[in-house]
Amino acid sequence: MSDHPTTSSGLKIRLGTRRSRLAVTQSQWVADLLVQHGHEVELVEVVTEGDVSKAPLATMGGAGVFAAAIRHALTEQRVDLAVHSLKDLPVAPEPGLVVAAVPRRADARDALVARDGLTLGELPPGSVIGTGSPRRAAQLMALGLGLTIKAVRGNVETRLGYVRDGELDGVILARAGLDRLGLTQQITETLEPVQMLPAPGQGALALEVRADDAPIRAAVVALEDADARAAVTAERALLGALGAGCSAPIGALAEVTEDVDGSLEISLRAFAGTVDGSFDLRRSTNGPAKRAAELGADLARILLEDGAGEIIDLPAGQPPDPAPGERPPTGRAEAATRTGSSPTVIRDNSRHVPTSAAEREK
Ligand SMILES: NCc1[nH]cc(CCC(=O)O)c1CC(=O)O
Repeated sequence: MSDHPTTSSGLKIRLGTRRSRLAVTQSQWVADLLVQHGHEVELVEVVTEGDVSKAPLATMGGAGVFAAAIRHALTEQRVDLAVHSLKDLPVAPEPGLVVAAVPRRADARDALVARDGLTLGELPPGSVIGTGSPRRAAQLMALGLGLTIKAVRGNVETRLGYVRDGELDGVILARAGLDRLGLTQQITETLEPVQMLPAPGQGALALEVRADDAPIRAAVVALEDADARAAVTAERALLGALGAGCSAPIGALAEVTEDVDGSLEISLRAFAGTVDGSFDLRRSTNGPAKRAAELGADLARILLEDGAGEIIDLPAGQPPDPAPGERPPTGRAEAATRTGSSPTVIRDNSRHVPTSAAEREK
């Protein structure tokens, strides 16, 4: 079966997955790789609150609800390996668990699926675009195309159905998800990062295991991709240093290139903005891949210095006024604190930021 000779005997690995078609497809991709490495893999479906409930994710504690149930199954030893979409995984590490591998990353970009094959620029003003993501809403609105955003939830197939049935003119989805589901041909435009920066970690998977499970760890580490790990480390360090969660209107993309001397370089771009598009900020930095985490933190500091703190909504479920020590030690940390719905004045340009945090879904 395997064309890799194995010196040790293969393991029997129970892989925990959500039951959506995308989750199962991703998990199967990982399972196939492990089988190629001589292991035996059993997929175990874990039902999460986020899969069952139609309530807004914010009321359930954010997109982290998807990860929580699978992490629980891992901790309780019902499964040995969890496959997560990295962008849905909370930045805070889970005690006792470790991301043993980040495999080769798929296309990190977002994609538009619109009626009649239209691109963003071809959609007439007033067109209604479905997304539950504040990050996508913020960047779409910042383009100034006169689009209207409608909050949508549900799995990839459900969202595509709204366009097919004429309820929406288009939806924005992760290209990686569409590719994995074999739906690439439905894409009417792949959005370039200059228009739309993806979510930190988008297109990448996290393979999480129990930290003390040495054999499984050793098996899973074989799937590690150094470029993907460096990129998501930078992107997630940025998110962490901003004190933002995965439902914040923050986009980030790290690209890894090889320097002339063979060393790996990271170029990191980030976006922060309001969901209504009235304020948006883009900044970038670059440096050696070895310093991925510092680069992310550096770029977060630059964004905060330039006013991002004033426009970042706090992650759902967090108290509106964290103790000073809970925020990154940046000059504008206090100014970043906001409550859910009171208008805030942006420090530098005195523009009012409507803060109706309309959409908080993933
Ligand atoms: N928010 C849900 C989610 N989590 C991961 C993906 C796609 C695959 C990926 O980004 O790795 C999606 C769907 C989407 O955003 O369109």
